[in-house]
Amino acid sequence: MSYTITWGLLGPGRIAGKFINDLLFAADPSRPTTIKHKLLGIASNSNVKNATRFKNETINQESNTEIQCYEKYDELLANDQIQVVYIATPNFNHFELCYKCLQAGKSVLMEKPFTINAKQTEILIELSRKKKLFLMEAFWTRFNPIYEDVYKLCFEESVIGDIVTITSQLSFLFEQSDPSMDRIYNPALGGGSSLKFHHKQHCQILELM
Ligand SMILES: NC(=O)C1=CN([C@@H]2O[C@H](COP(=O)(O)OP(=O)(O)OC[C@H]3O[C@@H](n4cnc5c(N)ncnc54)[C@H](OP(=O)(O)O)[C@@H]3O)[C@@H](O)[C@H]2O)C=CC1
Ligand SMILES: O=C1OC[C@@H](O)[C@H](O)[C@H]1O
Repeated sequence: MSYTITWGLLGPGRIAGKFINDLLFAADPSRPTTIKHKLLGIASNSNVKNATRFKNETINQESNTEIQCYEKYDELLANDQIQVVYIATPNFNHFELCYKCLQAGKSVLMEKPFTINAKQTEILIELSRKKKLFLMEAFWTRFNPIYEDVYKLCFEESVIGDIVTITSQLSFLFEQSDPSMDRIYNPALGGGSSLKFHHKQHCQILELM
C-alpha cells in the first residue's frame, strides 16, 4: 500500500528548485518506497509570476496540472489538501512563516538555518508539539552517508581513540556586488556567516564530541 504526502512551497527561489525536483523525481530504484510525494501548491509573496515561472520552468515534471500557484503565502495555507509546507525563504522570516504554518495545521520542513535565534526555535518546537505536527530543519548534510561512516569509525570501531580536538573549515565565495546575494550579507535578512554555515559545523562537531 502506498501513501502520498502532499506539499506546498513558500518561496520559489534557488534552493527550492533543487529540493522540489529531488523530492518529486529522485526516486532511487534500489530503494523502493511506499511513500510518494505530490506538490500541490507554490506561493510567492512578492510576485505570483515567480510561482508560475517556477511551476512551468523549474519543475521537471511532465504533468503539473494539479499544482496551484498562489500570490500570497496565506492563500496556500488555506488549502486543506496540503499537509506539509516547505519554507525556502531568506532567514529573517523563517520564524514568522513557520509559526503561521503550524497555526494553520501544516507540518513544516524549514530551510536552514531553522530560525535566527534559540528562543524562536523553542517557541516553534513547543507549538508543533502542542499541535502534534511534524517539524524539521532541512539539514541535508546531516543525512550525508559519509557521516554514517565517520560515526562508525569513531564510535563503533574507535579507530582514532578519544576525540579531544576537532578542527573544521568551511568557506564559500559569494559575490557581494551581486544584488541576489543580499540575503547572504544583509543582517536585516538574517545574513552573516554564523547563520549561513556555522550551525552545520557546530551540529556535527557536537555529535562527535
Ligand atoms: N539547504 C541548503 O543547502 C541551502 C539552503 N538555503 C537556505 O534556503 C533559504 C532560501 O535561500 P535561496 O533559495 O538561495 O533564496 P532566494 O534568494 O532564491 O529566495 C528564495 C525566495 O525567498 C523570497 N525572498 C527573496 N528575497 C526576499 C526578501 N528580500 N524579502 C522577502 N522575501 C524574499 C522570494 O520568494 P517570493 O517569490 O515569495 O517573494 C524568493 O523566491 C535560506 O534560508 C537559505 O539559508 C540556501 C541555499 C542552500
Ligand atoms: O546555504 C548553503 O549554500 C551552499 C550549499 O552548498 C550549502 O550546503 C548550504 O548550506
